[in-house]
Amino acid sequence: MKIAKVIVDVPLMQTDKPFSYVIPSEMEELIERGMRVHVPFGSGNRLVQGIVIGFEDEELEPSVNLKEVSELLDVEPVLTDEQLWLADEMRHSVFSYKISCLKAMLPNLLNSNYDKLLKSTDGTSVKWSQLTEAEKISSAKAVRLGQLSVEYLAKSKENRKTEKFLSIPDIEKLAEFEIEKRAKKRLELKYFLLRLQEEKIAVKSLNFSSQIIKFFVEHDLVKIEEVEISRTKEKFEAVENDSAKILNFEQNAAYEKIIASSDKPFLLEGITGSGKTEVYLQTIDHFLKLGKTAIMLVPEISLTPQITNRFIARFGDKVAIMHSGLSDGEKYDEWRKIKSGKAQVVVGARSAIFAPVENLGIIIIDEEHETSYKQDSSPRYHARDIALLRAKWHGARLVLGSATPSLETRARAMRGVYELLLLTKRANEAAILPEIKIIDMRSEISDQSANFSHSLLTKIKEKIDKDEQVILMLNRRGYSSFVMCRECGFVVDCPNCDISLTLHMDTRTLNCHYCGHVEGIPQTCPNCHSRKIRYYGSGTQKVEEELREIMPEARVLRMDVDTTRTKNAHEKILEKFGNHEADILLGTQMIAKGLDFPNVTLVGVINADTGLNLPDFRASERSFELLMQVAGRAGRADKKGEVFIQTFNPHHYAIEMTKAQDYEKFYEMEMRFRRELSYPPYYFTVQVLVSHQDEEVAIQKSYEIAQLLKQNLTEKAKILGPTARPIARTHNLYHYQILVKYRFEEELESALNQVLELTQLRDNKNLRVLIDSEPQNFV
Ligand SMILES: Nc1ncnc2c1ncn2[C@@H]1O[C@H](COP(=O)(O)OP(=O)(O)OP(=O)(O)O)[C@@H](O)[C@H]1O
Ligand SMILES: [Zn+2]
Repeated sequence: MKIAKVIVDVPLMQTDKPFSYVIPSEMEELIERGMRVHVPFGSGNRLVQGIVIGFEDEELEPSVNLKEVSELLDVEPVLTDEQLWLADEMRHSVFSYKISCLKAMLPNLLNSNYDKLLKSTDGTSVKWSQLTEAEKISSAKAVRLGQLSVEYLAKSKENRKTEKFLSIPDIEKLAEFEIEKRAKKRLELKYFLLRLQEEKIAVKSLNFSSQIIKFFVEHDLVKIEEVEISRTKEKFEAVENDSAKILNFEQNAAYEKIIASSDKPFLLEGITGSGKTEVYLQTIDHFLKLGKTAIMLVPEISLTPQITNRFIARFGDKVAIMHSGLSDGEKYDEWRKIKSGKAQVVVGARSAIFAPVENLGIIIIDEEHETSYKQDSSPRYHARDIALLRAKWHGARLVLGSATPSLETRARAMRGVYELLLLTKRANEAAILPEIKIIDMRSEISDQSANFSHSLLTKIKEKIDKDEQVILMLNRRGYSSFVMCRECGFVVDCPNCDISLTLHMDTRTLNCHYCGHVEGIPQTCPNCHSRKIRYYGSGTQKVEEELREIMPEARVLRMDVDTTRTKNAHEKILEKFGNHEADILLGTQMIAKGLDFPNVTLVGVINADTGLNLPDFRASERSFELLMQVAGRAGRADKKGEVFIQTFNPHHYAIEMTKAQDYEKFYEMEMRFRRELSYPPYYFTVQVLVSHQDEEVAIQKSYEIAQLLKQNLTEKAKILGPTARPIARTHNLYHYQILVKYRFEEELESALNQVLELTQLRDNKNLRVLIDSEPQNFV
């Protein structure tokens, strides 16, 4: 009897293994590894979705009563052998269930059941759900033979983008059709249609009301057809083509090395504006010409439309774009484009590393130090680790690029695990690195403004007078504006979390950034009833207001979470700025990355300090990377750039090394600290986060877990904690954390699995335990 091994979509420790199901005989020829099925599960035989990962031929004892696969959901595998292998490999480091790993590789739409459209070569199509069982089987065979193609249909209309097209079935009939002279508009449409040569006309391009058009439809003069269109099409059409630049000496050396060998991953370390992107484009082009495919990862892509556009300009519709800003339907469109082989270059954020490309030639991770490459919910994978696995499977190149590589990556390059390629000069010959000035805010007592030093204001004015542009960054990490009573000092906190609520002026509400709680702004202090309740902090909104007051003539664009909530808002703001419709772009960290505006000659950092003192051993590294990144936005073309950094800690080494623009020196100093304190890259880290509604229980259980780890690990492992998280309570849960620092611990994986098993015990039902390997976020 043929048995299917199925991973069911029930993410629990007990179900984290393949279950056996008998394959009904009519399904035998059709079922394949990597297909989704519906199977009965548990005592109630509830139907759940599962993924077939393999088969077995078993002689079953008559006493064994296996259940049967109920339904096959796919006609072709949706997961490749490589992806099934990846899921197994990933599990060793991400401590997630296999089903969570597998689901991370599928577009959301496929995590539920959707209808399919079978298309034949003559253009006719039929819906899968309308076929009889026998027809399904014969159609599936036809798909196998290439006689039919499959398209997955989104269930609801919102998930597909369609457009109405008008066509004229019989032009003679239309010409002869009599329309009364009084119906002027109808006559107009008639002659308009007769004049047109096109076969299909987009209805929305017509300048006639739907009422008028309806008349023509009712008389069978025209036909209206709804056609699914690619959502990214318009975007592609808007981008102008662009051709390769002649690489400079350093770029060319890097290019040659990358295409020559796949022995080791490469670290392409190039200062801001050194032309890393041009090297990416040309190496990708090389592999495309060999008939291979490429994955290009960028951090949170929606924030960097400039980069995506450069890829579209170079590779046109060979590009598929995947990022979190897309709707489920759009993601699914791009997935299909890749799966069918229509797209050969995938440009995307973290999850694009799972893109179902075949024949992969090269993977590039731009700004490899960015924390957004680590997923902070289950499965907690790092895109870099997945990239290493995929590159191994395909024998593909892996290039990690950055101006300020993470310490982990740079240390690997120093040990020869990666090959280091350096770009030390700006690509644009006229451009030199900007000059950086540190402004000590302790000695700046500005009567004019709370946020701006006198020197920064003067400089902004000077630039605007010269018709040049300015980028201002407000570092909001670990920082927000809040409401406080001046009488008693009361701060409005979230009822569910140990954190003050953030003021949102656009909606006039107080919001919790952790759990989403929203409330109105109080008129009087909830504590002492005084009316002296005031807004504090300098969110971007406040800084913007301040700027408008001091410099009413300056045109300011603000870019932060509030102004970019709507779709394509980023693009629009950046486009306006690029067209010089504003003088100043004021924003949060999101303006630090990747922007390439030749007319920007001044970058101002309003508050360099907020990220420096966070309880996180990477606080200095993060601050340094961010400051170097944002500084790199100035003077990228022929005009000299200047950078003003306002700080209360002018002698902090992260600030001093930024001023010197010396990554090398920063790396050396930071490595020394990391060694002294036994942190990465000298040690690996795993964090166990224990949460419970009852603080007592959270404490007690975290001590139990720490004990369990101590028993299972060697003495060389360092176990820190349990300690309360810096924000000890969120979502009404108390959090305690344990950090394990280690170098080689053979028993670690099994010890951590034991920890996970603890949560499966009946009396631990409300206990939540998260395991995070190489955690990136400690606050
Ligand atoms: N070989 C070249 N010749 C002429 N111009 C080039 C060359 N390579 C890159 N450029 C131009 O130099 C500018 C900076 O290049 P690019 O954006 O690729 O640098 P980058 O290192 O990726 O930048 P960053 O990391 O700062 O975002 C761009 O305007 C680009 O078009
Ligand atoms: Zn909250």
